[in-house]
Amino acid sequence: MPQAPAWALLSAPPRTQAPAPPPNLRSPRAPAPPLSRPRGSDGALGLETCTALVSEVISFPVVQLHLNRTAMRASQKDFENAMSQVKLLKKDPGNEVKLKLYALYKQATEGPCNMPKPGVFDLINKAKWDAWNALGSLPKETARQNYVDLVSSLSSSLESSSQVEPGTDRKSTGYETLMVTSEDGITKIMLNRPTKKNALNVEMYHEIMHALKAASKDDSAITVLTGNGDYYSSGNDLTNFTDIPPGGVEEKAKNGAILLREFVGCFIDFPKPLIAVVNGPAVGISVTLLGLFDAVYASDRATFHTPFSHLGQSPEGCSSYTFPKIMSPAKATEMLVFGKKLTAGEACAQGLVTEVFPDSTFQKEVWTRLKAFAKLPPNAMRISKEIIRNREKEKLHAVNAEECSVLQGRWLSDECMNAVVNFLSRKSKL
Ligand SMILES: CCCCC/C=C/C(=O)SCCNC(=O)CCNC(=O)[C@H](O)C(C)(C)COP(=O)(O)OP(=O)(O)OC[C@H]1O[C@@H](n2cnc3c(N)ncnc32)[C@H](O)[C@@H]1OP(=O)(O)O
Repeated sequence: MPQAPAWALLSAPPRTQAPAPPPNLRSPRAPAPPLSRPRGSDGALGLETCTALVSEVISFPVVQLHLNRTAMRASQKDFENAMSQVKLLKKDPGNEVKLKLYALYKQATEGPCNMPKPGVFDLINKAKWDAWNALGSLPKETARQNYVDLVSSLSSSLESSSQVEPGTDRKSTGYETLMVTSEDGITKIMLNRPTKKNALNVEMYHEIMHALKAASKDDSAITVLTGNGDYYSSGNDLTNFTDIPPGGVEEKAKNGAILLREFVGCFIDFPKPLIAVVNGPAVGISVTLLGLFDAVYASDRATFHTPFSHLGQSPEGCSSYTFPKIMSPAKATEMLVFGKKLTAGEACAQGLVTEVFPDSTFQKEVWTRLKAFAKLPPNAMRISKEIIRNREKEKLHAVNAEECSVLQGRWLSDECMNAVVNFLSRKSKL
């Protein structure tokens, strides 16, 4: 009888309880929220409370001044519309979303988190601080755009009484872990767990598959994957290992391998140009998958790290095949076996990244380029991709199957168990 891995004995840390603005939240540039706010019977922040908070912040003179100064920017109007739309939502979007809205609003209007970290027992303020702080140095313009995208997705998924701005074909769905929008011929799938560095939990794996399948059928010409906040993605969510089914750890490992195979298969088979916009550090599976993208644009803040040996694991995402082809077997070994972390410049020199941009102009430059690509004849792009990919498809599926089977075994190993336990008990980070 195999022994249960140590990680099976750990349970995921409890989720932070319903956030609500507490008495001592003070920002040097924003108004102090009231001493207490009404909470629902489930402890959740009320929607009114959420919009009231937003309104208070907006009504503060310094913020208004800031808004006036930037009023000439094209997206400022969208931002203001989005702030109004929040107040029109008919359904409460939930605490997680409200925290995201709060964080994006603060980042868009004040820039990086400038408040002292609240104490550990100050749960609500800590949740807000964490959400804002997780956005790192995300530029104000990007935060504003993300805020607009999030509100747009809420407006459709939560039946807002307001209309989406006419003249665009923007659309969204009610994903929990993603923001998906479609505009200017581009479907953008944004990983949206910034407080967890966009780690991929089981729900996110399923939602990405769903979003890719939808994007393959929609009328956009190209599809983009990117991350919200300061990370592109920290890879597999290590708390995935804590939820053990009745069949025990073997069943857990088997289910993981099935999920991974299906997930990677969606990238192998994706029919349209698929582009990664790597906005920050990338770890694990978010790096390996890049070998299956058609172009990879990276901020110079991004890093590329596949610490599989450190984690007692082995390569996936077809990287055992794509990486040696892309960058030579020796360079692939440095990354996949020895866990060497590459800078964006190094990853570009090795061929994993198509082009690197300064972080300050990254979003602007990349999206300008992508919009131009999206105007090209979509069928021609699709057919050209098909010719390139078809030659490799069978091989890639075979590699994927083999990698998943090897990983299934690794997940039951002591080496993997210890690495996961160490992370979950906060003894180690990458
Ligand atoms: C079923 C399919 C399986 C596919 C196989 C895939 C394999 C892989 O992807 S292997 C790579 C796995 N990833 C990691 O090992 C990364 C682990 N994370 C870290 O080492 C660090 O969090 C960091 C270096 C990514 C960032 O460090 P730092 O800037 O100090 O930020 P925090 O550690 O405080 O992170 C904030 C928050 O996010 C949580 N978190 C981040 N990454 C993950 C993750 N991969 N899994 C689970 N949780 C993650 C972190 O725990 C913090 O949470 P709170 O403590 O609740 O604030």
